[in-house]
Amino acid sequence: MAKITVNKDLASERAKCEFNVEELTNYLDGGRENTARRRRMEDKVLSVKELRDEIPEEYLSHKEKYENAIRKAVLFYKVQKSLDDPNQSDHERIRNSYRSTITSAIFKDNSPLTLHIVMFIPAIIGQGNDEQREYWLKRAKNMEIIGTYAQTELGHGTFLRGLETTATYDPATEEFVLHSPTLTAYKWWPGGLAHTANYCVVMAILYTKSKNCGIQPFIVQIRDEETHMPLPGIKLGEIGAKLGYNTVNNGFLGFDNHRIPRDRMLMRNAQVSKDGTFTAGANSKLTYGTMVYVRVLIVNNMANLLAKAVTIAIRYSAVRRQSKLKPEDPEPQILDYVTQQHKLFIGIATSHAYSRTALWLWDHYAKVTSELNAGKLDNLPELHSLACCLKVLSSVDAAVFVERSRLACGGHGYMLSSNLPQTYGLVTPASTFEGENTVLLLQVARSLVKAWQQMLNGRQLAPSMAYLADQKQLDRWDGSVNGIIRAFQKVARGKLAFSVANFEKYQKMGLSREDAWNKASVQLTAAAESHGRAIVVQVFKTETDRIASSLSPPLRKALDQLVELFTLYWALERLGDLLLYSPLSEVDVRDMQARYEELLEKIRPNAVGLVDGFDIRDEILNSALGAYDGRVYERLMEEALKSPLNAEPVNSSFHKYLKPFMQGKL
Ligand SMILES: CC/C=C\C/C=C\C/C=C\C/C=C\CCCCC(=O)SCCNC(=O)CCNC(=O)[C@H](O)C(C)(C)COP(=O)(O)OP(=O)(O)OC[C@H]1O[C@@H](n2cnc3c(N)ncnc32)[C@H](O)[C@@H]1OP(=O)(O)O
Ligand SMILES: Cc1cc2nc3c(=O)[nH]c(=O)nc-3n(C[C@H](O)[C@H](O)[C@H](O)COP(=O)(O)OP(=O)(O)OC[C@H]3O[C@@H](n4cnc5c(N)ncnc54)[C@H](O)[C@@H]3O)c2cc1C
Repeated sequence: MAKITVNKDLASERAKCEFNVEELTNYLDGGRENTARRRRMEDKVLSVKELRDEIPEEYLSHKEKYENAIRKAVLFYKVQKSLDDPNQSDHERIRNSYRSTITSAIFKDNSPLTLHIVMFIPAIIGQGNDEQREYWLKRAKNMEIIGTYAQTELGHGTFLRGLETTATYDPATEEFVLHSPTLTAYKWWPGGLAHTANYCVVMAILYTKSKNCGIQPFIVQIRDEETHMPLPGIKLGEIGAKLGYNTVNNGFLGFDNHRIPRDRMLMRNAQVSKDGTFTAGANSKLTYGTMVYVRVLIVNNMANLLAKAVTIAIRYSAVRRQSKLKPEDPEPQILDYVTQQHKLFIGIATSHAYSRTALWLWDHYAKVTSELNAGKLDNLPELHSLACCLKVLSSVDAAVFVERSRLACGGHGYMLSSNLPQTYGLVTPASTFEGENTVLLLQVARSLVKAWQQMLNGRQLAPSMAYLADQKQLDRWDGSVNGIIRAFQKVARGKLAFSVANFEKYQKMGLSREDAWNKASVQLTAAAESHGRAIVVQVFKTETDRIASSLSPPLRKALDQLVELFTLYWALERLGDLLLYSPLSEVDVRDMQARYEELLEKIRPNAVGLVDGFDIRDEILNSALGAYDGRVYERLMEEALKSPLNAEPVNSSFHKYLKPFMQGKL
């Protein structure tokens, strides 16, 4: 095997690291065996050479990109399937795969089968009755059928009660008639819908006995299983090129009085009997369960994508030398600039914060789901609120810090060969899909305002909101991490109190409840955001303390530094709030700033070790700037030479256009 020559700056960074990198990787994976299992899976997938691209994806046409993605998706699925442990429950399988980023080695822009796995199958599990699950799950899990989740329409994504697709029950034939009455009723966006899926879960307004019975899920065949032609009454297509997700095959779908049998309505929650009688579910919002599930998964996805971006940027910053710190010294590594550390170390800490929070949320989700299955619905509102607020914060922060990682790489970060632009293309839509972020913050605000009323009525609050009932003043600023967490809670409480007061004031001034809500909504969403910040810092600190207690002192120290950095970063970012709602003085602010700068200095020698600890292989990073060996310039040149324009010394356009133009003949 050829010996890898590692860039000497990266090698000396690795020699400086104060903790054992493998121990960090094991900690992130949840144990040595999990690391070994993940690596075995990566080895196996990467050994299949047909899964690699011969020509970089960016040089393919839109159509070729899709065809290539489908070719790989099928193969990738088969390899993954062969590695499945049949003894694992779905919950364990998903939890154990939280650190797996192998999909990125195969698709720079995601897989056209994503929605089948992430939403179609979960929708059947969550919305189908036992009989429907038995039939459809078997087919879907065996890939006999491929599906997607078709909810959003051209005219409505957020406001689900405004969806226009109708499913009208016809008792004479015991069928539902699916119809798109207008252009804006066309389903628009579902991944895989255009040319991949032959089935989908369609969310439509149910009409039976001439009554609107709200949104219900229907499993609908859209293409012939043999010919893959769209079925009669079905109009299908692709929605076109996008900022990212270009291999996901997002599509549109219209129905022209398309009939499906009665048993195609997924009837776990609500039912329609043969004669058309509608029986509502225990809670109509259970129909939204698939979205809650994906919001929970997104938190983890954001942590992983951020880990990728910051690995690339930190390694590059250790290799890149630029400018002068001292006139007599050689050009320093750009990682020695404290501004560069400020830009990037928070990205490392944030990825840790969300991967811990994501696991915590997943366990909470699993607990509440099993309660729901047993008919206990009490904790559903809190789960919905938590999933909304953590999906929002993780997607916003990931987008900011991925883009910051890209900018921190200067011009080379703009190259697709850095893989940073594509990584941004994968994080930024998460602020929109699965519930647009402002809209979800308003949902969180709604639950907080309710909690506020409950508190005033002396009722017990859900655990994640219990701090709102803490009336005690924060008498003294002690600057500790726990003290700052308490201060964040005070901020959230204070902002909520202020927005509730304004909401009530606007109503007293004569505005309707809805108008008062709209007028107070900037403050309400700010309160919801602060609530989310308080939760993330607290979960990050508590979960790190809980899990890291058995780690070696050097690693424990490095993790504590990340928790402290994350806390101080957000305290400094939100100084205005802290000054308003906590006893913070100017001296305390100066002290925090100094501690933050000291922390950057302490983390500096461990920076490369920290990103090595994410253990993201070169094939997954897919980046000329971020490879383990740091051969940045060689790789940039190698990638440049792959440009099809470099295949010939003179391009034909010279003779066709440039030459005649320069010679005044055109
Ligand atoms: C191979 C794969 C690799 C990796 C994948 C890993 C991870 C995944 C990563 C990426 C994902 C990949 C692809 C993603 C593709 C994205 C797919 C989509 O976008 S699907 C479409 C998603 N659409 C939405 O999210 C729509 C957002 N809108 C809504 O949710 C709702 O309309 C609304 C805004 C909540 C309002 O609904 P509605 O108008 O019906 O509500 P009301 O005002 O009548 O009632 C509010 C009332 O209901 C409660 N509530 C609302 N939602 C829920 C819920 N889900 N659960 C429980 N309760 C809910 C709310 O709290 C109010 O309660 P009240 O205050 O009245 O007690
Ligand atoms: C990459 C990608 C993949 C997707 N995949 C799928 C899929 O597989 N299946 C699927 O069904 N859908 C999918 N979607 C659609 C996605 O779920 C919707 O785009 C999303 O729910 C937002 O809805 P919208 O586009 O209608 O935004 P809008 O609701 O029109 O939002 C536009 C603006 O209006 C504001 N706004 C809207 N309502 C309110 C309100 N009540 N209060 C205050 N402000 C408001 C928003 O904050 C935002 O600023 C996907 C989208 C993307 C980008």
